[in-house]
Amino acid sequence: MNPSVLSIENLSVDYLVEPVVHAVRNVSFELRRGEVLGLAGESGCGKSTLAYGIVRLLKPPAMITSGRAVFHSRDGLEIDWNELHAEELRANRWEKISMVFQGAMNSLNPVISIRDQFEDVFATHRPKMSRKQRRDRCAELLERVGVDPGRLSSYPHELSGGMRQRVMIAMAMALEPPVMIMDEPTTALDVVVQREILREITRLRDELGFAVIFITHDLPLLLEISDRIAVMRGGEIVELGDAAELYTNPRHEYTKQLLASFPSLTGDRGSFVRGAMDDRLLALDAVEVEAPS
Ligand SMILES: Nc1ncnc2c1ncn2[C@@H]1O[C@H](COP(=O)(O)OP(=O)(O)OP(=O)(O)O)[C@@H](O)[C@H]1O
Repeated sequence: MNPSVLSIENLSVDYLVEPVVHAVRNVSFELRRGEVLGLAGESGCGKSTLAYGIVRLLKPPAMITSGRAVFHSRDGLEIDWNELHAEELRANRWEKISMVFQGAMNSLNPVISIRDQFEDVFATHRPKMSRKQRRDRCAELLERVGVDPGRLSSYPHELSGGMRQRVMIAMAMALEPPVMIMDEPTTALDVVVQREILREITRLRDELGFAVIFITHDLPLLLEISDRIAVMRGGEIVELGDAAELYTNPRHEYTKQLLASFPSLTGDRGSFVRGAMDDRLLALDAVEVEAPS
């Protein structure tokens, strides 16, 4: 079992509205180095609030009322994310934990070319890189996610939704952080692009060994790509376990209900468990037909 790269300890988040919404309630789990941890649960159960809470990107009226997220570096250093000042947070984001959220258009600056947005990240975090090194790295990153490096001079609005989302994923990988948090990163994309991106994420995970928290309401998809799955309901994690185990032997009543709510999962049990890459992608092809939008 790989050591933990991120510990979430008793994290609670409230929305201070009337009446108060307890969106995340006392959530604890360990993210292991190099694993894909899927976070499943129906709309409104608190997945996004948890993701934003972990990286401290919540805005009022949201407030963290308890708990913390601790990052463990390879050399044994512990970084308590909640203790970081704004400047330290900026320095550690992208470098240690990067994020890809739904709707990349909101995350990219519309008036800056793609190249300059990448260069900003490198200028801030890798100031010793030469201009040529930065340029080469930008091109390499775009190629990795299947975007023509010729697109570097484009502005976000000149790219299709799928390309923008790929650019965001490339940017999230730019500094090769040990942890990536992806909240519905492919939901807005058509299924062909979605599959290509998932293939890429899985390949890079295998190649670079980063850990991913992958959030979606699409349970069949999560079963394909995750090592372990956490099932969330009403702000709590009600079950967390090995993806194959959770599929074949769900323990919590809600997990059973969730599995039963996906017609594509009720057929031949066992066909969706995580297996060889090709098997997974073949199964994903099958999921495309039936997965709810
Ligand atoms: N700004 C806000 N003010 C008040 N309540 C909010 C706010 N944002 C979210 N909530 C509430 O917090 C709870 C968790 O919402 P959250 O968006 O985290 O769920 P989710 O599982 O990510 O849902 P989805 O899959 O639809 O994105 C929900 O009850 C939601 O209504």
